[in-house]
Formats: sequence, C-alpha cells, structure tokens
Amino acid sequence: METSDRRTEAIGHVYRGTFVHSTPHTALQVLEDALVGVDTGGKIAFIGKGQELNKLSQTFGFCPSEVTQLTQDEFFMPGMVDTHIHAPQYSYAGTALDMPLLQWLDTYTFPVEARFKDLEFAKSVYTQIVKRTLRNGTTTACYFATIHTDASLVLGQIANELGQRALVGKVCMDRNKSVKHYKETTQESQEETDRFIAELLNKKYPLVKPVVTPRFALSCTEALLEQLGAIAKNNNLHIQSHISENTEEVKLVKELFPESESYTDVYHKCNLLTNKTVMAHGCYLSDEELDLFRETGAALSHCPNSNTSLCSGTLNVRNVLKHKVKLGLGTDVAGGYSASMLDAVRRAQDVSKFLTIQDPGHDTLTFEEVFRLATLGGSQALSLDTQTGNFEVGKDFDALRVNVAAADGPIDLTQKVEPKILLEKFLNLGDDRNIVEVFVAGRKVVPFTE
Ligand SMILES: Nc1nc2[nH]cnc2c(=O)[nH]1
Ligand SMILES: [Zn+2]
Repeated sequence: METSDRRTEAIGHVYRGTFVHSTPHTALQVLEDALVGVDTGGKIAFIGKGQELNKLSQTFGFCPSEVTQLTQDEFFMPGMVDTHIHAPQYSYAGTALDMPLLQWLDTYTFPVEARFKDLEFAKSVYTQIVKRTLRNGTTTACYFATIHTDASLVLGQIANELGQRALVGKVCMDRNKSVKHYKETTQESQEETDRFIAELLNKKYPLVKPVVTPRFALSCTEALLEQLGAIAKNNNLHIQSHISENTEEVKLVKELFPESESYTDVYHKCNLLTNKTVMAHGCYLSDEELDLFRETGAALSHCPNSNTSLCSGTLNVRNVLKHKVKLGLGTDVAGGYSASMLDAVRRAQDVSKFLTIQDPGHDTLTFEEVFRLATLGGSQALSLDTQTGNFEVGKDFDALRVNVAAADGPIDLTQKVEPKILLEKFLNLGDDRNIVEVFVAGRKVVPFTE
C-alpha cells in the first residue's frame, strides 16, 4: 500500500478496478483490482489493493459502500498530455495540408491567426478546442495562441473554466514578410508578453499558467529572442517554440543567424533552453544538438501527424531517447490535422515503423513506450511530472475512465482479454466514445455539466 504522509484533506472518492500507467522504469505497469483514493483537493491519497478495502477505509475514513467499482471492460489511465497545439489553428484543422511549412504559414496560418484580434471569434474557437481536446482525453495541453494578448487571456480563462490543465502562450513575432499586419514591433512584443504574464498570473488559476512563446527563430529578431529569454528567467517561466522542423527552415535559420553554431545554439545563446523549455519537432537536430538539449534539460515535442502532413520530416524517437532528452507527443493542430492524442499515439507508431521499413536494424517503438510518451513523457517534457503524468500518491488525479466495450463505441470485444490487451485495443482502435469520464485534479470535467 502506498499512502501519503500529509493526510490533511478528507477522501473525496475511491475507485476500484484496473489502473494502467507508466513509471520512469516501466513503460506499462498494470495494477489489477487496485483501490485508489482521491482527496477533496484532487490529489491521490492512497493506492492499495482491493483486498485491503477494510483496512484502508478505516485508515482514511471512507465508507466501503461508496467505492466506485469499474467493470471488467474498464480501466483508468493517466490523462494524456498534448505538449504542442495551436488553439487558433483549430479553425481550419483538417484542411490546407497541400504545402510545406513556410508556404503553409504564409498562405493559411498567418491570415487565420490575424483574425483572433476579434475576441468573440477567439472565444468561440477556443471553447471548441478546449472542449474537443478534453473529450479526447487531453487533460494537459501546452497551447500556442496568437500575438493578441487579450485573446490569449481568453484562452486561459476558458481552459480554467472547463477544467483543463494548460500552459498558454501569447505568440511573439517581430518579423513577418508575408502578412505585414500580423506582427509586432520588438518593443510591443516584449511589453505585451509582460502584460500577458502579469494578467494571467494575477487570475490565480490553479491549473493554467503562462508560457513564454517566441514563434520560432525565423519570426523573431535576436533582440526579441534575448528579451524573451530574460523574461522567462526573471519570472521562472516555461518556454515553448519550434525547432528544426523542415529543411528549408533550417537553411534559412543558418543564413539569418550566421554567428550561431546550430539552430539549437540560436536559442541557447538567448537563454531559451532551460529545464522548463519544450521545443516542437526537432526532426533535423544533430547528435551534438541533442546533447545540448540534455545538458540544459530542454525537452522535445514529437508531432508525427504534422511532420507527415506538411511533409516536414521524420523524428527518430529512438535516437532522442538514446540521448536522454525529455520527450512528449504533440498534435500540433493544424499542421497536424487531428486534435486527438490517440491519433498522435498511432502516428508515432507509424513513423517508428516506417523507420524500421527503411532500416530493419531500427528498434521500433513498442505501444507501451508510445503510451508512456503520451502520458508520463509529456508531463516530464513540460516539467509538470511532480503534479501529473501517472498514478502516484501526492500527484493530482488526472485520469481517463476508459470503457473498451462502450455501447455504440468502435470496439467489439469478442472474448475476455487481459488489461494490457484492453489498453492496446483502446490505443489503436478507440475514440472519445470509449473515454467515458475525464478527471483533472480530481474534478470530473467530461461529460460536460452544461
Ligand atoms: N507546425 C508549425 N510550425 C511552425 N513554425 C512556426 N510556426 C509554426 C506553426 O504554426 N506550426
Ligand atoms: Zn507548432
């Protein structure tokens, strides 16, 4: 039995049944007939075994008849962590995938993002994306918004109201040749970032925090990158951006920052690589650059749907893991067309298998490893693993109640199967119909109450 020393909060709920999760040492740990107690503050108070019910009920002062029992087709898994998603781009998700990155940004992305100056439009799209991702089992999301401070604050407010754990970034860009009205001056970008951080922190949302967000090296002057590095350092904040996604981008960064040794060095010189940094993509990083990620504690977000949809590249996850760089999965909506982390799980497996087709010596990722990337790996990449990512006493209860045989769902169970197979089926065949309840910090956020 694992219990907490700090039993200050009363027990709010107790669940009994199968729990699956990852630990740093085990990609998949299955706890059968487990008893998990969640306190009224939303934290996991104890993890025990079914047969310990009487003892646990006395120790923690709950009534055995109030325990919620899962069926044999159900399990709890940790909520999924989307380490990279563009909330405004949800408005055109599933379309506009016919160009490579830089042309795609100029043609589709910048004109759409410019519309988020309109707070009503922002509110409507942001409500849709937060609801959609919650329903799909994303309990934590690391969002890019747009350059508009007030609209970015609206995203934070919506995540807070709907109960999603979120990092929210007001996008910074003081360079944009193609859509001239969609950029800031260096000073505006810095001042508005300060205002965004101050106003968001001032709201004291328990689960929503600001993240310093230079769009990527090509959208920012060195002066802006330096200022943003200083802002993050002075306020001990998270940082997110993009790196080494597409070959044309990598070439242009080299030309624009000739004194830097590498793309990674551009960010490193500006103090943008810290243990609270997450960089999306990294398809073309050298081994030396990956070493720099490990040394600084910066993380990568693997966005396989986007990398394929924009024909950007393939990330060799095995090589990233070999370099001990923290790694999570991202949907990268709308370069990635799906807002579901289950899609990211499947695409990550596909990319790994394509690498094996190309090189039979490649060590294909297992489904258990990809499951870990979608949960614990993501929480580590966002440096939120003391709060979420798996089931440990003292962490917040961020969890999905999955029913693999949900009525009208996409999966037929033809025989009784062990929990590991239930998880595998859900990851490969399941969808939101199987995610019957979603909890963030103990609060049931799906089904929606209104
Ligand atoms: N995929 C993706 N890459 C980027 N690089 C800079 N901006 C973006 C963006 O919006 N999406
Ligand atoms: Zn992105």
